[in-house]
Amino acid sequence: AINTENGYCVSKDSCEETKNTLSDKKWLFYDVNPPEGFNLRRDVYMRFAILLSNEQKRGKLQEFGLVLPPWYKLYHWKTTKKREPIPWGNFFDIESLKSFAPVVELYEIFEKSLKKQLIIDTIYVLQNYENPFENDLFEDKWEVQEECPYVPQYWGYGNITANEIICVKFQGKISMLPELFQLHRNDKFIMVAQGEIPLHDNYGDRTYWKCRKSMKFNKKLTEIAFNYVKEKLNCDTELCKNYLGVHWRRQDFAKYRSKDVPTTSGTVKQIQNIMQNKLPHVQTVFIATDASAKEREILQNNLETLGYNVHYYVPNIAEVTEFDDGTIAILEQIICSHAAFFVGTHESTFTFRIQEERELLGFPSDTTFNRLCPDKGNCEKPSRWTVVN
Ligand SMILES: C[C@@H]1O[C@H](OP(=O)(O)OP(=O)(O)OC[C@H]2O[C@@H](n3cnc4c(=O)[nH]c(N)nc43)[C@H](O)[C@@H]2O)[C@@H](O)[C@H](O)[C@@H]1O
Repeated sequence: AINTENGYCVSKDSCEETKNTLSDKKWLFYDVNPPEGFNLRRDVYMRFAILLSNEQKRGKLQEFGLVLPPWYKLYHWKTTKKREPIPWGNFFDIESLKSFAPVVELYEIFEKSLKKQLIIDTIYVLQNYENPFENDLFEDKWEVQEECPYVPQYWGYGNITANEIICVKFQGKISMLPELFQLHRNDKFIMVAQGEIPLHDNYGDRTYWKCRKSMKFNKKLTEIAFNYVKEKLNCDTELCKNYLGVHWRRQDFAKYRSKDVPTTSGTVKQIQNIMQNKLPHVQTVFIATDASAKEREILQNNLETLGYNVHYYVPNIAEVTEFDDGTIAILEQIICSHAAFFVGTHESTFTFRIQEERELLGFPSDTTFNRLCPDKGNCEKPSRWTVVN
């Protein structure tokens, strides 16, 4: 059984291994529209993981594994020096992900097959319908398109190609995707591009939370964040009582969503208000933010003048070279997750993921579903997506 010709294995042992791990397997790849950020991508992962887990429970798509799309040139990660594809293991606990769905890192596919080239059988490129409410009705539907001007990026890998690319207008639940796969039943390597288009079947149900719970950050990041909480914020438990956590989203939100987010002086007033009313015995504020250095300084000076201790996560010299933008953002999220009270930014997925984490930790929902309001105008309360066990 030694077969080097097809490149799958070079020794008896690895042939055996291949038989077990690869030859009977089929792989589902997916990709997301390039401008989407890290935290929306985490939600897209959940849709695919839940799809596969649900189908397999029903005896369908049994041979399939889900390939984790590497993090490559994310739009918001401007100072990330390493422009190579980053595997999921750098951020997440892979064993924990595997406890929910049969996932594999892309590099493992190459290791397992011992192939230098990977040919995807079919890429289904999803596209939105121009009018989602045709005939005044939002219907679940899909339709193959004749033209398909799509150029795949393959997460920066130069050695992946595809046999066929099919564009499909798609609208509705992700559980409809396997209908597309019936177009080529014998494919072993299938990819879905623009994977953010299909929606959750049941957002916020028990399965959603089970999957969300399995999306743990890796031990290293959890430890670094926890040491910070202990040393800088003086808290030694998961549910801290002694600091406020703020997610102050700026950049594109400050520019294009001024109706939804406060100015810097508005932010100062609201933080003061929360401290006085919700945490009267607390002096410490931790702020997660993508604000410029100038904005951070102004906010900090103003809050310090009012007598508060203000903390941002400032990486030390060793960390500056080692950590990419994604790592620092995750550390800030973990720190906000443990705060006595949390206030976030309207409709930011970065904020949503912190809220979910706090639900899983068991904080009362009142301390979690809070937002910074615009200086003037409407300030609707955030939706409460509470944990379902
Ligand atoms: C309007 C949309 O907003 C969506 O952003 P939104 O949901 O906030 O959240 P994300 O999808 O994560 O994208 C925002 C990215 O900006 C950085 N960022 C945001 N807030 C912080 C913070 O507090 N600390 C640090 N260190 N980094 C932060 C981080 O890299 C994060 O992944 C975008 O995904 C879409 O592309 C689009 O721009």
